[in-house]
This record gives sequence, C-alpha cells and structure tokens, in this order.
Amino acid sequence: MMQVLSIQNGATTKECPPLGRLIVLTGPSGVGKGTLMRSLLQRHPELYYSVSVTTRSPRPGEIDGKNYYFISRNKFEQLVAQGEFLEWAEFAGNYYGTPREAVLKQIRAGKTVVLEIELEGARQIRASFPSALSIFILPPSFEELEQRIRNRGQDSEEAIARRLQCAQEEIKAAEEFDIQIVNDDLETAVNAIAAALFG
Ligand SMILES: Nc1nc2c(ncn2[C@@H]2O[C@H](COP(=O)(O)OP(=O)(O)O)[C@@H](O)[C@H]2O)c(=O)[nH]1
Ligand SMILES: Nc1ncnc2c1ncn2[C@@H]1O[C@H](COP(=O)(O)OP(=O)(O)O)[C@@H](O)[C@H]1O
Repeated sequence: MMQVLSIQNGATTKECPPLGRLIVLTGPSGVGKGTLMRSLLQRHPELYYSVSVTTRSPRPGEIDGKNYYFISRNKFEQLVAQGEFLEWAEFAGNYYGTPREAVLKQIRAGKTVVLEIELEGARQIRASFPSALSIFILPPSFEELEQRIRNRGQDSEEAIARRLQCAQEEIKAAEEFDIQIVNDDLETAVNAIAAALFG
C-alpha cells in the first residue's frame, strides 16, 4: 500500500514540476558560442536549445527550423509588434529574436533552457529574468577571434568587418555577466560551462 501511495505521489510531482532554469550564453561573433553549444548539447541532451528567428540569409548547410527560423524583415517586425519575442535585437544589419512562448513552455515544464544570443539580447534577458544564469564567452585574443571568423569562411569581407567592429565593443561588457569563460581549448571551455550549470 505504501508503495502504491509513493508512486501516486511521484506521479503528482511529475504533473507539476518546479520551474526550469534559463541560461544565457553570449559573447562576440566567432568566439565559438555555436561550437560550444553543440558540444554541450551532445553531452547534455536534456537541455533545451532555443532556436532563434532571424532575417539573415541561411548559410550553406543551415536548415530552417534547426539552426534558425529564417523569415523576412516584414514578418519579423510583425512578430515584434505582436510581442512574440522574449528578447530581440538588430546585429550586423539583421534582426534576431528568441520566440517567447516556446521558451516559457519549456521552463514551465521544468526544463533548463539555453539561449545563445548577442549582447543586447542578453542584457534584455538579464533585465527581465534576473534569476537567469548568464555566461560571457571570451576569445583568447582579438587576433584569434579574427582568425576564427576568417577560418569559418562563411561571411563576406563586409560581414567580417562588421562583426569585428561589434566584437570590440561587446568584449568590454564581459564583466556585466555572472561568469566569464575564455574559449581557448574547446574541451576546457565546455567543462567550465558544464561546471557552471551543474556544479
Ligand atoms: N539577441 C539575439 N541574438 C541572437 C539570437 N540568435 C542568435 N543571436 C546572435 O546573433 C549574432 C549573429 O549570429 P549569426 O548571424 O548566426 O553569426 P555567428 O554567431 O557569427 O555565427 C550572434 O552573436 C548570435 O549569438 C537571438 O535570438 N537574439
Ligand atoms: N576553442 C576553439 N579553438 C579553435 N577554434 C575554435 C574553437 N571554438 C570554435 N572554434 C572555431 O571558430 C569558428 C567560430 O566558431 P562558432 O561556433 O561559429 O562561433 P560563434 O557561434 O560564436 O559565432 C569556427 O570555425 C569554429 O570551428
């Protein structure tokens, strides 16, 4: 009888789990946020990665609905007006935003949700979700950051210049965030993120 009761209690608990956590990963373009995220998600498939909406054109190999939801500027502005974003920002000439309802649904279900977003959006999340854990990823040096963006070979010369210009400003904001992690050796950086999340 006791056992049956405890199973029933377990079931009740499952129906109403505690709220999940919100984690924000930010840092300059090319620092390795996407690479770190992929590695983290492989190790911890229980994490929910929030797929963002953007007006940027897909890069070769990027899949709509997996890497981003690719939409037009008009449609994006419509979604902003409807309050559909938890945060959004313009970065290097394109809009990027986090779908509000999808994230809140996962948090209500008790999931840990990870956002990989740029500085302005990360600041908005810090303001609206003070309990979110925010992590700023730093490059080992500015030269290495430029090298990584170039090696990736995905951006035009103009896009590279814009990203590097933004990066200089963004790096100055690192101290605003809860934790700073230098992405020098990839494995070490992933370990540091996992330690921040799971202690
Ligand atoms: N604010 C905000 N930034 C985002 C979002 N999704 C992606 N970003 C950021 O936008 C910046 C540009 O992303 P992307 O065009 O994919 O270039 P990449 O980071 O250099 O690969 C990066 O710093 C992303 O982290 C989002 O939903 N909101
Ligand atoms: N720790 C690292 N050491 C060397 N190269 C890295 C490291 N982390 C990422 N990279 C490389 O740097 C480039 C940019 O990484 P990416 O994840 O696209 O950055 P972001 O998402 O921040 O723009 C990619 O070519 C990636 O393979």
